[in-house]
Amino acid sequence: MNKNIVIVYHSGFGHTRRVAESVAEGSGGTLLAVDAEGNIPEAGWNALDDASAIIFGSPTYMGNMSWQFKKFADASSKAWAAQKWKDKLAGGFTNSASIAGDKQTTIYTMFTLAQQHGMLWVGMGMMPSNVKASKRDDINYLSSFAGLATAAPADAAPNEMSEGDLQTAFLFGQRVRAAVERLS
Ligand SMILES: Cc1cc2nc3c(=O)[nH]c(=O)nc-3n(C[C@H](O)[C@H](O)[C@H](O)COP(=O)(O)O)c2cc1C
Repeated sequence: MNKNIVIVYHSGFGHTRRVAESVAEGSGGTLLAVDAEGNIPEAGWNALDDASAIIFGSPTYMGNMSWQFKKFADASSKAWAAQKWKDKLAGGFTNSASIAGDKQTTIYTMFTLAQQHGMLWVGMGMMPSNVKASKRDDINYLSSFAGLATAAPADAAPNEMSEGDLQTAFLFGQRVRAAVERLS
């Protein structure tokens, strides 16, 4: 069985790209960027069709995935028609400025996309960091379960993102890798 993992993501300003890089590091997966026009190269579609797991990544803009990522999602209907992604593993992540910021809507939109394709969803499987002693750089400080959620303050550059969030992204990537290994 092919054990390739592809992380397909859009990032307008580089923050979600940084998260995607950590997910790729943890999973040993390949990054595939959705460009500013919402497109991926033809070879990217082949890589997705060949993957055993696809991890979706998008910033949260106005309470949902970016239009570029949605354009990619709609274009994946071609793969859906041929059931090319059925039974692949799937997971998702989003970054936004606010701690909440309606990120969950983005994650659930990715979950729905995965279910339309008949994919098997891998959630976080991590305990929350939600006690008085919790610190911003704890693992899973944003305490998301359905998918990876990270936050970068609106005035922070990509290189100022929380190390804890990036480590959480790394661990999420490792979790998807472990799931691929278990199924193969
Ligand atoms: C058009 C637009 C809409 C946004 N909407 C939200 C939002 O709904 N919730 C939120 O927390 N942040 C929102 N933000 C902030 C971005 O999510 C944040 O800057 C994020 O880090 C951008 O990721 P990127 O650098 O990968 O594009 C928005 C930013 C833009 C440009």
